[in-house]
Amino acid sequence: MEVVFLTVNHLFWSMTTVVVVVVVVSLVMYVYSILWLKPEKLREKLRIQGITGPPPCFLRGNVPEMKRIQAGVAAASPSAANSPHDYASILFPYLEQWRKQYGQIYMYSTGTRQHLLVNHPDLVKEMSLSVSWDLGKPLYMGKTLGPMLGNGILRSNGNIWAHQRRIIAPEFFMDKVKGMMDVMVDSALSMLKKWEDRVEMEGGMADVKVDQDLRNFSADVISRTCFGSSYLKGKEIFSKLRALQVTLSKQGFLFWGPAYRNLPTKRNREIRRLERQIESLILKVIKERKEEASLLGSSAKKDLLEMILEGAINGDGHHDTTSIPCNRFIVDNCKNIYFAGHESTAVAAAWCLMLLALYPQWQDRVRAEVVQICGDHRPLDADALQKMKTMKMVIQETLRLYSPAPFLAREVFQDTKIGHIVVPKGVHLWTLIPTLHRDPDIWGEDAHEFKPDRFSNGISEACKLPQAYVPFGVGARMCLGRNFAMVELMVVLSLIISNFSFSLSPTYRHSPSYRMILEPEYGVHLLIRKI
Ligand code: HEM
Repeated sequence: MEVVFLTVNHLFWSMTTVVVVVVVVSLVMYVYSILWLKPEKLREKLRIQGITGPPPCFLRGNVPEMKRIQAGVAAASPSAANSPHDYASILFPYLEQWRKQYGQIYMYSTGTRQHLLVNHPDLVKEMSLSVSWDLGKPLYMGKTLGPMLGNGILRSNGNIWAHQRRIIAPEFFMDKVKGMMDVMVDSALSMLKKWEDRVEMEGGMADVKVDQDLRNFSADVISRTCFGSSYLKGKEIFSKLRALQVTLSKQGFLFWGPAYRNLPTKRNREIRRLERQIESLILKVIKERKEEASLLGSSAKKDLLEMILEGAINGDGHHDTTSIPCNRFIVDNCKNIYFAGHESTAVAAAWCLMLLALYPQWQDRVRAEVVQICGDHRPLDADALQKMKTMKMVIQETLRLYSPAPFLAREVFQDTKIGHIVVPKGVHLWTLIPTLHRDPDIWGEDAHEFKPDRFSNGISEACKLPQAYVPFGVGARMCLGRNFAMVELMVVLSLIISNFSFSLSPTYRHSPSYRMILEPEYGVHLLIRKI
């Protein structure tokens, strides 16, 4: 009897041990497959097409090397860059180093994620012109940037994105934008009044940090033109969005993000708090709008907010609106437009002013042009803007050297052919715009210099391959606010330049920094005088 019991007992433990071993081995195999075999399979598919890149290590891919290269640059002097305008080799030095080593197309890895850097202009064009939904915005970034952008137009994909684009894009067609010019002029004049007062108070010349004023101006323009509101009314939304943008940028979102997004760390709690506050502020705007609409009936405002509200409720037959709760759809898209519609334009205006201060001969040329076109109290209207060729060249050159959005990013959802490369599902595609915009083979030996003249005969004459100029992206996901942004920039710059002369303040520190967009880390400080 005792022998039988011992045998059964032994059998039980043997079987348990086998089961435990099988479970542990399967788990290890599964983890190994996710962490190494799967990305390695993607790499192999690229390798056999002749694509190379830095060798990744287990678990963290090329992240340790990226951090090592970045630390090396941080320790070196800023003059290590090719020119004052060459920020890519300081902000993303690993991408630049690998480009020199492996060419214009190479792969690298950030742990389980496999990336392909595509900086060949023809391939960039093919990638961006693809209308297939097999290419979309990277999903993992959607998660990290979720508190800021949710599933709004900037980050969504497929049917939902198409529905959002159909609703939002027509609001920024040129005809509509022309009708918004009066608001732009009015908002700019309020900012100018503030500067005039300061110049007067400070004895004829003021040291002004222009960034926040430009942000307030562009926030006012987007609020009034798209949301029937004003900067002052939406002030809290903008300041909280800005706080969220800075906090998310600190923790990283581009190639690696926080490992513990859902843990209640101090920063995560702050992010959640800001997200909730922004949501309730936007819902308040919407509630007020609905109340206003019920009072006014058919004479209610027909602006972008109204289109988003209708789009959330009605759908359009292409998109199942029941799949995203109505308020989510509205809040996410409002957040996207508030952010996209004011940050990049304000930053572009700040870079323009910095460059015009640095190159006074261009400041004089633009001023002479504006005075000639708008002198004798002629109106600043669409016709006047059309004639401002020098101003347009300066803006184009600024967007070449300081593109507020330095990356184009896509994720491949199904194996896709781009040019001669079959890119396997799961790979993330990246284009580093500053590199493309400074390639001497495309732009000439003076590619690093500020020379607006290169655009005197248009983009196609400015460079060998016009598809290499992509400050607003290209293809189906091209910036839908580009007309709006160009008009807004021309309006605000022409009013500034015809009222003030300015130079760089000694307090200005040139330090481009990446916080979801490329911005001057310490702001742009100008010494401003009234003309
Ligand atoms: C100088 C100012 C601006 C620059 C440099 C800029 C640049 C860009 C870039 C590079 C993209 C991504 C394109 C791609 O992935 O291929 C984009 C997308 C977008 N931009 Fe802009 N933008 C500017 C101003 C604006 C303004 C004023 C608005 C107005 C609301 C706006 C709304 C959007 C939207 C909604 C998208 C997403 C389009 C989509 O995915 O379908 N942008 N922008």
